[in-house]
Amino acid sequence: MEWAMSLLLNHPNVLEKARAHIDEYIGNKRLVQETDIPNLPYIQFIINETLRLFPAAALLVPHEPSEDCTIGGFDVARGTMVLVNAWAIHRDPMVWDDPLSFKPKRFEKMANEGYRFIPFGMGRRKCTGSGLANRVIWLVLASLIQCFEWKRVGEDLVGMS
Ligand code: HEM
Repeated sequence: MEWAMSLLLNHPNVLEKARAHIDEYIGNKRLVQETDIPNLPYIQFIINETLRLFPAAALLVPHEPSEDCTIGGFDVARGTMVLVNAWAIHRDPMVWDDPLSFKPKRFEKMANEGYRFIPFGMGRRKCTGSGLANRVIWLVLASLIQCFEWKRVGEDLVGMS
């Protein structure tokens, strides 16, 4: 969550757009709620873009093949520890346009993220809590945007290290 807020503070235009969407769709008579999620996709794009640049589990969790296999041309023996570097995949210029920039809008055109956006892993052992996690993050982030005015204290960007 703090990554998303920091990125928003460093990209006030994105924050402004998110606020405008909330103002337009919900206004200020009631709080954002779970049923608003499908109607405000831009908030989800911000969450995705944050998880792309700063995946919570940069190397996912260690896996091991139950049989000898070949991955990307490499022979991998059964039982070998395999780490998937989601951090590197999420920032790979071969699969992302302008990968280091924070551009939530890029998710607008992504119908199928394929294998390049994997903050929750993929396949049979994918995070079982991804739906819950996304909803909770969505509600917290949307509430923070709806209820408060946010800006940096000075000109300096919020550090992301
Ligand atoms: C932003 C929040 C979260 C992130 C980024 C995250 C990420 C991940 C990742 C990367 C894995 C490993 C996938 C793999 O094997 O490659 C995982 C597994 C798992 N996560 Fe999450 N997770 C989050 C929240 C949650 C929540 C809220 C729950 C439960 C309520 C949860 C439950 C699990 C479980 C049970 C597994 C193991 C699945 C399996 O091995 O079959 N996670 N998560």
